Amino acid sequence: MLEFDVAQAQLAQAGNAPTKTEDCPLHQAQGRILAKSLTAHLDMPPADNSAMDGYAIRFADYQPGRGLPVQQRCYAGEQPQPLQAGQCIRIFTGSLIPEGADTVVIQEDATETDNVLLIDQAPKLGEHIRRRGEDVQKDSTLLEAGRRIGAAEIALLASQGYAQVPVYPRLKVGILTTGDELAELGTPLQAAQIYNSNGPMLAALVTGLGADPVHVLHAKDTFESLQQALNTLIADCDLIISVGGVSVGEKDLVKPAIEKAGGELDLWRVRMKPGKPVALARAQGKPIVCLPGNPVSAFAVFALLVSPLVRRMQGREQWLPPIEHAQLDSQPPFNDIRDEFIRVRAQRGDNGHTRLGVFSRQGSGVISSLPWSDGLARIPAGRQFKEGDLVPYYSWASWLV
Ligand SMILES: Nc1nc2c(c(=O)[nH]1)N[C@H]1C(S)=C(S)[C@@H](COP(=O)(O)OP(=O)(O)OC[C@H]3O[C@@H](n4cnc5c(N)ncnc54)[C@H](O)[C@@H]3O)O[C@H]1N2
Ligand code: MOO
Repeated sequence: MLEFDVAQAQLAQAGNAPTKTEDCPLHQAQGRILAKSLTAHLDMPPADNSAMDGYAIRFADYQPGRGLPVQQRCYAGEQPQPLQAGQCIRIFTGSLIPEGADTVVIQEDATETDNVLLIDQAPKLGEHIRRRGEDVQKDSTLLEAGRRIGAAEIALLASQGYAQVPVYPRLKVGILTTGDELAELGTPLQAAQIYNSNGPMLAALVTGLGADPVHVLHAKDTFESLQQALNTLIADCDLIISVGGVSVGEKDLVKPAIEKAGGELDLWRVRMKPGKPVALARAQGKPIVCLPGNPVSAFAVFALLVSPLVRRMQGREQWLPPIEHAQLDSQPPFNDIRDEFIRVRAQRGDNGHTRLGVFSRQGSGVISSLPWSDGLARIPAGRQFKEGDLVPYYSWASWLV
């Protein structure tokens, strides 16, 4: 059997980072991967400005009880006059600091009567001023290549005036489900059928990573049906994910169909539960990963083994997300052969550690455990764990994005 971490590393190496880049309008860049490191065009803020609504003064002019005439009222977006000695300028949050002013008095600490300001609270030199370049300095690196763009990155790039950003093309993923027992959604269920849940599930997992599930095909358990679907996927996609039919059953035809399509297939038995049968093939230079058909196995294998490959092929810099350590809320099952990945729900413990509640039914067909869970706890093979022990925790929040 192949060790889990070895399988994960080998799969991540099965595809290459993209070489082509394209420009994308910033407002459509959510989920895309930045293809070049970007630098700041501007100091941010571009000029000293007020962090509060109040009055710009010269600190040296302050004396308790002394009135300062209001020289100008300057709104955000307007150009202030130079501040004259012994006066003040009414300003607002975002207003530029007038030349000669060095301190902002907030309006709650002062009283303005007949255009004269009386300061009620002694100010501190320099307070409530946002300095030019204190956020970002011109020519500094804003974001590194290989970073996934989200709302935070869009905010930073927009503040620098980037209307377009260089990104990698969206990774095209083809999904193939197999099995005669599967009914298409929207059709009535016949005897001995179940609905095809792996197809929509994998499409959603692919979308969640920011890749594009361009085809979600279903093949019957015949060689011809599988081959036809595979040909379409190999022609149109960068990465193909099939699910089901890789075990030892008599109708498990995925392997010969891939071989017929020109692919060489490595069938793995990974030391993990769920998810032992996994296969990796390559046809016309494109990786094909075959996942076990049990829905929870497919979900777990996608998250732990396939998502690093997807991130790498997307051009991301970080393809292995962080693994946390958290405490088990109860004694987990003992497993002496495979590392077991159990569905858990995370809660904050009293001692600063995250505590993991364990779902009561851990079978690899128990789909209801998936929406219940926040991630997977890893129980290494051959060791007995008890309540309170720390174990590696792979949270969906890190591993599905
Ligand atoms: N004799 C043995 N039998 C099995 C072994 C074994 O080692 N020896 N391994 C078991 C394990 S572990 C797994 S996991 C499964 C993997 O089998 P396959 O990848 O060949 O998957 P299938 O047999 O096609 O399906 C398994 C299960 O999942 C359901 N399924 C499949 N596709 C979908 C779908 N798109 N949507 C919903 N449900 C799906 C299918 O109906 C089966 O119930 O093999 C074990 N057997
Ligand atoms: O490997 Mo199977 O995935 O244990 O259910």
